[in-house]
Amino acid sequence: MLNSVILVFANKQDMRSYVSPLEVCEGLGLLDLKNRKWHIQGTCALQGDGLYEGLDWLSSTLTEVRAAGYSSVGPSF
Ligand SMILES: Nc1nc2c(ncn2[C@@H]2O[C@H](COP(=O)(O)OP(=O)(O)OP(=O)(O)O)[C@@H](O)[C@H]2O)c(=O)[nH]1
Repeated sequence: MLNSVILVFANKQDMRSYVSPLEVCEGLGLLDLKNRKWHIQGTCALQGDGLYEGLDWLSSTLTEVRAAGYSSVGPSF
């Protein structure tokens, strides 16, 4: 787990009463994570908005972290 990266999808961004990505970050305590890469992606699961963006981050970040010998850390918005 220490070498893992974290991708969070904050869905329902199309809804009027949605919880923003920042609020999800705060609720999950992501801002306190200092030792790993993470990213939160707003999405609309019904339309698929944001899904590819999140997966693109995951793909490029895994490539980057592997190339760096699992030593890259820090958040990504
Ligand atoms: N408008 C909208 N509806 C969504 C979205 N994601 C899920 N839903 C709807 O929310 C309902 C619950 O779906 P789930 O797949 O259980 O989604 P969830 O976010 O885990 O559910 P919650 O427990 O309601 O937070 C279903 O009717 C889905 O169609 C979204 O991004 N936008």
